[in-house]
Amino acid sequence: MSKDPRHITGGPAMIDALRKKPQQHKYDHGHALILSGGAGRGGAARLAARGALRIGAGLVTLGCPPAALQENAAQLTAIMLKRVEDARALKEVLEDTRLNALCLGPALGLGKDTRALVETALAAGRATVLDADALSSFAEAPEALFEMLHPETVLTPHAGEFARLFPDIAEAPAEGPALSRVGATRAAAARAGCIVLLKGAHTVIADPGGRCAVNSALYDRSAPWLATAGAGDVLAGFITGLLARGFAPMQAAETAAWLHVECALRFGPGLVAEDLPDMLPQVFRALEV
Ligand SMILES: NC(=O)C1=CN([C@@H]2O[C@H](COP(=O)(O)OP(=O)(O)OC[C@H]3O[C@@H](n4cnc5c(N)ncnc54)[C@H](O)[C@@H]3O)[C@@H](O)[C@H]2O)[C@@H](O)CC1
Ligand SMILES: Nc1ncnc2c1ncn2[C@@H]1O[C@H](COP(=O)(O)OP(=O)(O)O)[C@@H](O)[C@H]1O
Repeated sequence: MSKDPRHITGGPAMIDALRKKPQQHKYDHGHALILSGGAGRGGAARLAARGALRIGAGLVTLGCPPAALQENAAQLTAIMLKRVEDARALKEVLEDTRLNALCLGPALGLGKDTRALVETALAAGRATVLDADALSSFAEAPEALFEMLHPETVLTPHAGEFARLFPDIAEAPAEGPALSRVGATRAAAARAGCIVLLKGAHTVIADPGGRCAVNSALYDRSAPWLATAGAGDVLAGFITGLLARGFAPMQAAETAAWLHVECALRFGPGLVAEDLPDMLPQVFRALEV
């Protein structure tokens, strides 16, 4: 295991991986499914879905309970919509093997229904991002989640969610300096058996084998306007979109975290979450993606 984490700096390999090849069609870029909460709670999933589409997933579908279909239909155009009322319905939807990347958590709701959706999603073995309520729903029994996780999963907790899943690891380091966050994230990834991305001004990403990278939004990359509701939902969508495109989980998490800050820096003060996906075209143009 290497001791020092890498610092994510963008660079030619990352930019090259983001390019689309001229002969490819939309299914070559993958189909992401983002699950949404019920009526009046769809905003977070829509932010994630827009992030997934802007970062280049070929198709993005938002799955929601029947009561939320009308609201979401009124808000979505390029993003498709599917009725997914419970875990059984999700299992049926996932019979379409072209759905290759999943995102569960943003405003999905807390409790057993979300736990059942997570169980079904993980059993399907697709690349999966678990965020927000998909993490907090396991606060009472994180081991039940750890038993289901597979290496194609990316967990994206903020410090509060991290402490719910990994209370013993979080106790000292979560609020501490960057190096403590590195140790905590590495320990969490080893326990979870998948990628863990601990969000913050210093975002730390680790895999179970000890590989670790830090994406800094401090000093010359300071992006304090990212501390705004929904910014994390967009990040979850960015990662999901890259997973749909076939990026490996660690690569997807690192690339998404770096682009997330690039979008914030390019927008500047006044940023709200909706602005992040819509900055990607400018960021891509500047990088010559
Ligand atoms: N537009 C929308 O519809 C939005 C919906 N959201 C949803 O709202 C629900 C609640 O999410 P929250 O994250 O607000 O609430 P949570 O209740 O999950 O976590 C927030 C709590 O954790 C603590 N905490 C400790 N460290 C923290 C850190 N670094 N960052 C954030 N909180 C930290 C806070 O003090 C707070 O008490 C989720 O379902 C989420 O997906 C949010 O994502 C915001 C945007
Ligand atoms: N002070 C900060 N500087 C840079 N980035 C930040 C800062 N605060 C939060 N972020 C980033 O903003 C996002 C917030 O995500 P999260 O806490 O999940 O919010 P939400 O649930 O409202 O989407 C994360 O990507 C985090 O890294």
